[in-house]
Amino acid sequence: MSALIELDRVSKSFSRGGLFSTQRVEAVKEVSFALETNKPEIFTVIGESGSGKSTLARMVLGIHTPNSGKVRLGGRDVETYERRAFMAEVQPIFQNPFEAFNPLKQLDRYLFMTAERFGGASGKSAAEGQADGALRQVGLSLAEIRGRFPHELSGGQLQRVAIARALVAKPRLIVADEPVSMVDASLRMSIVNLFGRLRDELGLSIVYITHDLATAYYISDRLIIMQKGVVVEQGPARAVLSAPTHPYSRQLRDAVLTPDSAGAFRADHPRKAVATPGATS
Ligand SMILES: Nc1ncnc2c1ncn2[C@@H]1O[C@H](COP(=O)(O)OP(=O)(O)OP(=O)(O)O)[C@@H](O)[C@H]1O
Repeated sequence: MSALIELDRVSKSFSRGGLFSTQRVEAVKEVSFALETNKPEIFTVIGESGSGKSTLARMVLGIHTPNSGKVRLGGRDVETYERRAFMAEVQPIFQNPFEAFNPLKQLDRYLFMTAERFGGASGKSAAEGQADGALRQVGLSLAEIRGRFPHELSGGQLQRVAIARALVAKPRLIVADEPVSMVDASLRMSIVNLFGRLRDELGLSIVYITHDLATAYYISDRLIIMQKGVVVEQGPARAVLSAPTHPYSRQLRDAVLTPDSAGAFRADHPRKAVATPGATS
């Protein structure tokens, strides 16, 4: 069976600069990984700023086209998908929920539109039913959201609405690019816990892009660590983060850990032990 999503030696570079001094930036270099069909998991891409995480996320989402290599969804090159069919399978969640919604548009409209366009809802009551179902998955309801504008919600609530909007499409894969970095530290864990529930209860796979080692360690099944566009380490999250072998991975671990939370990386039950994501920000 073909993989749910497969990246096959994908590279992406950009030109930077003016007419006389153009510079080529190699944002992602020959990255490969695959998420299996029918094996829901949280696959984390972690790395410092500028390591190529967002560029990689955008290639998975079909927003950027690789300069070389292929991204395949269900064995098929994503470039050959009609956009609507692709979005019904793969949904994004971005960093800043306030930028994800037009401030002048009521939030329920987004959910209804997504339900009709990507989630197969036909008619108002079907769209409302799907919107309510998705909102309930994230701890909200249509009654709470109906008629409300983005500024009437907190950042954490709004990010939940963004996740609900993704769920309305009934995707198989969610690509979440730094979804907790603009959310209050006290709410980050509840968002990543939500990802865990979506994996376990809905069978969703999530590509989780982050620079936050604690949430990555807490929730990931597998991860890759990126530096300067290259994967420097990869494998099961616990194994990689407990005993990093690459100097950059060690640096990353040491840089974000307090002495207390460092102990958690040696604990037998890391998911319970690391409960201090706020310590890393
Ligand atoms: N559209 C673009 N044009 C030019 N350069 C770009 C573009 N997008 C990304 N880059 C460059 O590619 C490199 C990787 O950027 P990218 O945003 O993918 O990294 P990142 O790990 O997501 O960083 P951050 O965590 O800060 O978002 C950086 O050097 C960045 O400046």
